[in-house]
Amino acid sequence: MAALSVNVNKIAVLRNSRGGAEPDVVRAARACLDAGAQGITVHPRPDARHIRADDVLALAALTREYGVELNLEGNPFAPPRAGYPGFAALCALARPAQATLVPDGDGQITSDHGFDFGRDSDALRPRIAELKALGCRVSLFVDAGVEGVGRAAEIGADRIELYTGPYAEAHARGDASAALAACVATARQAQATGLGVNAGHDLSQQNLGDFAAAVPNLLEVSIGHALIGEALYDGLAGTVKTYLRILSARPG
Ligand SMILES: CC(=O)[C@@H](O)[C@H](O)COP(=O)(O)O
Ligand SMILES: NCC(=O)COP(=O)(O)O
Repeated sequence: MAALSVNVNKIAVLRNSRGGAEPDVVRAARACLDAGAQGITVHPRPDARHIRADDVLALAALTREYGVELNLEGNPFAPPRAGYPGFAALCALARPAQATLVPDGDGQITSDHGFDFGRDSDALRPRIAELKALGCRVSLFVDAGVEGVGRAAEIGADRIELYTGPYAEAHARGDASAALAACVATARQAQATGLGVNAGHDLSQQNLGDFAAAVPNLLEVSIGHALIGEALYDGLAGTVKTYLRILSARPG
């Protein structure tokens, strides 16, 4: 069975919208781990729009307490700025079990593509070595169908993470077979060179089962956006009832 690493970025989106401490990212992560999730993922953005450096350190302590993995995602080429020390510096402070490198630009609303090995390999090699020297397993975010995925192994990576956004979109349209076949083919090519295979982006209760059934030896899925949204639906009715109980116990 693939491990589930819950991405808690969206808890921080909600917290930051009011500027206070609630909802509490660490409490939410603890609830995920208490429910059996095998890891926690965060993708702190240099603009600190959700997860901040202090959250990363708190989640590193939590995952150590539970004996599970922290998967830290980020662009190794993004320069440091106020509140964001840079990806390698953050890894040096937090020592995540896994560092997932993602080639996101600052302006992106979310991750939407993987590395291009023809263009990025030489620049990635020393960044990967630096992270491995810190004790991190290194995974590279890739598009299904990427040319030369075996280059990831040659430059020192341990795993790839398949970008599943296009698969999720195709699944929602009801025609996922080509997108799924591309994921399977890239997973097999990666595995043939000794790489492990993770996956993530827009995976959900609707599309995860088909994906996990088709992709061989899938090691980990990281899921955030859909899971946190679904948790709202699953939890809203009970929460409204709790408020009504409070009000009915104190009739005005
Ligand atoms: C790499 C990846 O697919 C996820 O980390 C995704 O980018 C989540 O980031 P946001 O929560 O900022 O959209
Ligand atoms: N690596 C993917 C991830 O962490 C979560 O992506 P999403 O489920 O928020 O789209």
